[in-house]
Amino acid sequence: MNDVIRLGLAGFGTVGSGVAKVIAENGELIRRRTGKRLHIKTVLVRNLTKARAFDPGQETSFTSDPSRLWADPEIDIVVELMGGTTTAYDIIEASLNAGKHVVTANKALLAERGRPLFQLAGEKGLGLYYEASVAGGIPIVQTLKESLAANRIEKIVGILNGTANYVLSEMTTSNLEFETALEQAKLLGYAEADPTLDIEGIDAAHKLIMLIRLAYGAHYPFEQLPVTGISGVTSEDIRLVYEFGYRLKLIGQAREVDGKIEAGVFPALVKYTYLLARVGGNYNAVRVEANAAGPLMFSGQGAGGLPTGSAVLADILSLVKCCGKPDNTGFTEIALPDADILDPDLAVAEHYFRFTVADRPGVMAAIAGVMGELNISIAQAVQKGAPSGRGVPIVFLTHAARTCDVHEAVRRIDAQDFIEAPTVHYRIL
Ligand SMILES: NC(=O)C1=CN([C@@H]2O[C@H](COP(=O)(O)OP(=O)(O)OC[C@H]3O[C@@H](n4cnc5c(N)ncnc54)[C@H](OP(=O)(O)O)[C@@H]3O)[C@@H](O)[C@H]2O)C=CC1
Ligand SMILES: N[C@@H](CC=O)C(=O)O
Repeated sequence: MNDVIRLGLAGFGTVGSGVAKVIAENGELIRRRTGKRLHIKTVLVRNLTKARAFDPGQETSFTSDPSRLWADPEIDIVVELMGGTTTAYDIIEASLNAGKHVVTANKALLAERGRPLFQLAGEKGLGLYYEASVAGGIPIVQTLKESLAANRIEKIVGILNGTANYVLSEMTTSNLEFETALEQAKLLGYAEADPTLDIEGIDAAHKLIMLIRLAYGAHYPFEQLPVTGISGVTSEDIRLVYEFGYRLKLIGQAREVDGKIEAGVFPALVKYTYLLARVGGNYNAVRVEANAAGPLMFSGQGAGGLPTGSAVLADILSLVKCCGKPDNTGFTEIALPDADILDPDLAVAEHYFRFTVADRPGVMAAIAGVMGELNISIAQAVQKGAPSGRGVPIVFLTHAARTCDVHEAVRRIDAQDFIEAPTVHYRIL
């Protein structure tokens, strides 16, 4: 590469302008570290007349023609920061075919359609780097690829979506309504273009797929990952779990169980004394249990222009400094094997149940009876609050139980005539 590294950016929204800001602010430091000057030569956007949050200067030209990125022989690295799984795919594929390294923050694309792109990059000996695609500013991709490369990863558990964490935190600490908190997260630039991805756990699932690939060197098909988001979370559950000494968090977890991978995204109760429970706002956290290094905890801003821009630049600088073949997945195989997946029904965890019941004798015993039939052992059972028109809440906290038994218990209990609203249940971490 030359003394000037020319970048072609696809996208100049929250993350694209964050990258430009970091280059403008830290360009001289970057030059001292790499011996190279970074120059954003071309920026691809949809709307050429839109006012931009940051002006990258006159040396940068804007275009709406994607081919100006891959067809320009002067551009060394194409940086995809536009999102989506179609045009972005085409741009990355064309750029790799044109012999250019690619950096992307696009977890949706890499999780759902990454396999052929990694294959192509591997065959061509080009970089396809994606630090920004998992947990924003936290350097977890590089850490799994390099720093923990000699470890077997026993478990990864984390808060992987800044928007969902912001919403749950604001509901817990500021008593905000779900919708108000989500509107704020959108204004702050944390949410995806389609915030359903954040709220329904899909974005966290995309990131978990990437983490599984990095930790286990295996492809876990996105469609097979069990995913539950936070759209059903109510202020009532936030308050109740708080009273029991927990915080409700959207969790992504993957662990090895009997040689298979058990993984999923779900809202979970986290004991308030755990570090994960203290991670609030747009922050993410990833706890890695590695068989040699032991447990490690990483935390930082999981969304926003500057933290994510920092991660994008980490990849660009790695490619600039890279000698030899870039390491895209942390494994030598060009095509990673399919993950050996544990049947999600067999996942075992403690659970929180909130039943809404008619306030009459025998209800608690009837629920406990069903639990007993299904081998679900009860740790605590409490009736909360005074009767109201729509029943009273009864909360059960259980010992570890299989997911299939939990679902069957809810099915049987919800069929009883004393149940006044569908039962809510969450895992306990
Ligand atoms: N926001 C965040 O905190 C984080 C985002 N990411 C990921 O980074 C990527 C970008 O996110 P973000 O910056 O928030 O998104 P924004 O919506 O803020 O910006 C997207 C940019 O891409 C451009 N664009 C979108 N579609 C096209 C298209 N078809 N042709 C040309 N240009 C297009 C838009 O152009 P125009 O401006 O003209 O509309 C805009 O400049 C996504 O993959 C996201 O998942 C990753 C980590 C954190
Ligand atoms: N929408 C995402 C952005 C970063 O990946 C989030 O909220 O975490």
